[in-house]
This record gives sequence, structure tokens and C-alpha cells, in this order.
Amino acid sequence: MKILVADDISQFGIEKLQNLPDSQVRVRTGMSEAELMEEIADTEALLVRSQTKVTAAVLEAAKHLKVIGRAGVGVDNIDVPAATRRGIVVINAPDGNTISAAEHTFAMLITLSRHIPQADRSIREGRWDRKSFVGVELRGKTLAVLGTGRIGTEVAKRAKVFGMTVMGYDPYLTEARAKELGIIHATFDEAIEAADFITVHTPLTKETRHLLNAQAFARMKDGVRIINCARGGIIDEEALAEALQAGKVAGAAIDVFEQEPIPADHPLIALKNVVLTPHLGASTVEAQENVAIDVAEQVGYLLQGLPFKNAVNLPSLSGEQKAILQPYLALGEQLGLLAGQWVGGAVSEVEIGFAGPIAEHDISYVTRTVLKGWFSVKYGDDANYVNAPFLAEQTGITVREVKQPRGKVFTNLLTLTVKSDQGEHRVAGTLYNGFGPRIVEIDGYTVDAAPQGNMLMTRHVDKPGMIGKIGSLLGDAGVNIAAMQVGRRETGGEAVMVLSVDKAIPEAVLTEISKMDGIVLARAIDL
Ligand SMILES: NC(=O)C1=CN([C@@H]2O[C@H](COP(=O)(O)OP(=O)(O)OC[C@H]3O[C@@H](n4cnc5c(N)ncnc54)[C@H](O)[C@@H]3O)[C@@H](O)[C@H]2O)C=CC1
Ligand SMILES: O=C(O)C(=O)COP(=O)(O)O
Repeated sequence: MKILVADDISQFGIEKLQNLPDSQVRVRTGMSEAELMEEIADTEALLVRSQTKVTAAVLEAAKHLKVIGRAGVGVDNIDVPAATRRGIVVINAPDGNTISAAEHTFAMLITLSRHIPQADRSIREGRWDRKSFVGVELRGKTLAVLGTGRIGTEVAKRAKVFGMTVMGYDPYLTEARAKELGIIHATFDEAIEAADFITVHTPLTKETRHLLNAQAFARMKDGVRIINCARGGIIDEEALAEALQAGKVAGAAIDVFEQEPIPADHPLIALKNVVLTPHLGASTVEAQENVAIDVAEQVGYLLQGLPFKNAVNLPSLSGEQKAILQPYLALGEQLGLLAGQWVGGAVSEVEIGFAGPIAEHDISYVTRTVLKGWFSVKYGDDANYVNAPFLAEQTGITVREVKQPRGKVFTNLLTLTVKSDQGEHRVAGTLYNGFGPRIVEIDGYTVDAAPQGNMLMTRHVDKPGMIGKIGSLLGDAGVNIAAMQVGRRETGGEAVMVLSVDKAIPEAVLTEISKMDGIVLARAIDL
């Protein structure tokens, strides 16, 4: 198992990776894109912080990569859509540096209100200047927190203790949560217009890029102070520099930049009323240990095929949800795999039906497992839970999820209906209490088969001798039949047969069965 650590992560995390069975951990930091592309070719797991840019080109070169672990929160240095398309899981460590980032923000807030770095510099320059550094109190001032997630919330709590009025803006902030935190639930405009201090705590996305721009600065109070310990790019740096020069903004404290490291001629460097730190929000002993251990643990679980959490490109399931969904995830994958081998032709539509208690839960993960099973017939190990929805999109397959009322016969039922240019097929499975998963329907015919191992499935005309002939052909080839199921609607019509066999059916035998008079469809299935 080859693991590459491309940024400085705590030794505690590296040791966890080294302790994984069969792991070979290489630590090489500060690589160029070309060097990383070379280094990553045979790597299964890559660990980074914010410095290494994991571009689409890097991922293209990473033929064996299964997982990217981000020892921290922001994943904007990783091309997540490209990773998802390639089925690579991206895992971050969302909780480990929250307090450190909040404390750094608070340090910036106080620094900004009392000119500490500028005053320190003046003393070192031989001056004793007490007039130039008159500050403002935080008490009684209004702080706008844009983005009230983990870090924004911790900043808000601390600001409350300092006697500030806090206005929170976040699409996910509810009135009740705002009340609980003792903050004012505000719109973006209300927050930025009322604030004496504004701090941003959103991720960098299309929506938040230049959230604070020239128009936003124009609407703010004269003398407002701005803090960014989230991501460069949330604030338009040119517009901020202009607003600072014009005196509209009285001060800014910035930890993160559009380009890191910042260029020597960056417009903010020359301005006196600005405090700059080189992306230090998460740089504490505690945060670095936390995030490195967290991410190494989850990456390790994934590499060992164990359940893992904090994947940013997979839906997250609580332990309780996992326990409920687990048997359905397995059944869904088997149904997908079965249908993928049973259905021929160009498929345009897949409908997944959920009946029974499962319909009350988040079914999106089950859909992923059905699609993963389906696509693994064609793509093998290249299809996984991460890229399965993308593969459906790429191959022009419409996927529909339908929640159905509980049926009369089965207390729970998963159905998979597939429309192809050769017609419509439907397979269904259920979970019998105590007996596990069973296939209970194929193309409208009732059967009861365990979905496992090698099988022969046929649709044939229900006439004497069919089953005997198939049995002899298999017997002559040394293929033993372990179980047999036949489903039919009326005598002499069409029937479906499911044979569980002890080993794979040779291609030549399958061809012969397919050519038999009365056989409509015959497929070897491997589950
Ligand atoms: N300077 C540093 O070293 C560090 C920076 N960070 C950065 O801090 C940021 C926040 O981190 P967390 O609080 O852990 O994330 P989080 O996911 O808990 O919170 C982000 C919040 O932003 C909100 N949001 C998203 N789009 C928004 C929009 N358009 N307008 C308003 N709110 C919006 C979300 O609803 C969410 O509540 C991230 O960008 C992260 O990368 C995190 C740790 C250290
Ligand atoms: O966790 C985050 O989002 C951070 O910005 C921390 O970045 P870093 O790991 O210190 O390069």
C-alpha cells in the first residue's frame, strides 16, 4: 500500500499511516506539479494540507489513487469534481482545527482593534509613540459573522463574551439556532451594513468568491474593520486595498490569500492599517495533531476496506443510519450486479423502487450501491460508490428513485427496472427476517433465490424437456446444480429459471443453451 504525504503533517498522523498493514509511506513536501505527477503514479493514498494543488492533471497521472486525505477543512486546493469522476474518495478532517482557527480569528480581531503589530514595530524602530495607536473597544460593537458553521459559531460565542452584538449570515442558519447562540439572524445586507467588524467563515465556492467586493464595501459603515481567516478569494483583495486606502475600511486582518505565498508586490503589504499572517489559522500544536490523526485514521480505514467517515464526495451517514441501511446497501449492489449481467442493449433509464421501512430513510446511498453494482459489470473495479452517479450521467442513463407503499407480500422490497433499446427488465429483492437477501422477482416472474455465487438465468418457453436438457448440458460440462427456481405465470407460456451452480458456466455451454429451441434469453450471472 503506497502512501504519499505531500505537505507537512504531524508525525502522529504519519505514524498512524506507517502502522497500517503493508504500508509504505513516503514523505516528500514542496513538490512542483510535474514532480507530484511523477511521484503519484503508483500511489494509492495521498495526504495533503492546503499547499499542494491536486489538479486534474495530477489526478490523471494517479492511476492507482483511491483516496486523498486533507489534514484540515478546506478542499479548494483539490479538484474534487475530477477526483469524483475518477472514483477517488476525498476525506477531510473537519473538526480538528475549528478552535485554533476561531482563536486565530479572535487574535486578529483584538490585534486589529489595538494595533498591536504596528505598535510593536514602532518600539523596535526606536520610537515611544502612544498617540498613533489609539484603539477601539470591542464591547458594544457589532460583529458580522458571514458563515456560521463550525468556526463562525465559535467566533460568535467568543465575541458574545466580549460584549459584542453578533449578526450571523448563513443560508443554513435558522432563527432557532441564532436564538440559541444569542446572535441576530441577519441577511447579508443587514449584516454588512450594521457591522463595525466583519469576519468571513465560509468555504471558497462560486457563490462566495468575492463575496466582499467593491459594491459590498460601499454599503458598509465608514471605519469598518475586516477579517479573513477562511479563504483567499472570498474577499476581493484589490477592492479591499482600495477601500483601505480611501479610509472607508479602517483596518483589515488577513490570514489567507488568493495566491499563496503572496507576491512581494501584493497591494496589502504596503498598507499600514493591515495585519497579515501566512495562513496560520490551523497552525497550532493541538490542531495539527488532531487533523493529522483524524485524517490518517479515516484514510487507513478506507484502505483496509473498513467503514470510514468525513468523505466530502460521498453522502455522510450517521452510525445509526448505517446500521439500518447496511443490509439494503448489500442487496442494492447485488441487484445492480444481477441486472447489469441480465439486461442487454443500450440502456436509457434505470428506476429504483423502495418499499417498506427503507422508504423512510435517505435512500441516496442505496442508489449509489445499485449503480455501483450495475456499472461494475462493465467497468470492473473502476466503478465505485463515488463515481457511480457520474458514470450514469456520462453514459446518458436517467436514474429515478421511487418510494413505494409497502406491498402485500413483502414487508420490504427493492426493485430495479431498466429500460434499454431491447425492452424493459425488472428485478426485485427483499430482506427476509433471519434469512438475509433474496431475489424474489425477475421480469414479472416470482422466484426465490439467494443472490450469491454463479447462476444461470433463463427466460424460456414453458414446455416439457427444457429443464432436463439444460441440466444435461451443465452436467456434461461438470457444472453441478445446487438449487433451482422456476417462475411461470401460466402453463405453456413463458417461464423464468434461476439455477445456482457450483462453478462458472463455460462460455461454450452458455452459447449452446442460448441456441436451444424455446430459449428466449440465457445469461450466466456471477454475484
Ligand atoms: N485559516 C486557516 O488556517 C483555516 C481556514 N479554514 C477555513 O474556514 C472556513 C470555514 O470552516 P468551517 O467553519 O470548519 O466550515 P463549515 O462547513 O463548518 O462552515 C462553513 C459555513 O459557511 C456557510 N456558507 C456556505 N456558503 C455560504 C454563503 N454563500 N454565504 C454564507 N454562508 C455560507 C455554510 O452554510 C457553513 O455553515 C473554510 O473555508 C475553511 O477552509 C478552516 C480551518 C483553518
Ligand atoms: O483547514 C483548513 O481549511 C486550512 O485552511 C488549514 O490549512 P493548512 O492545513 O494549515 O494548510
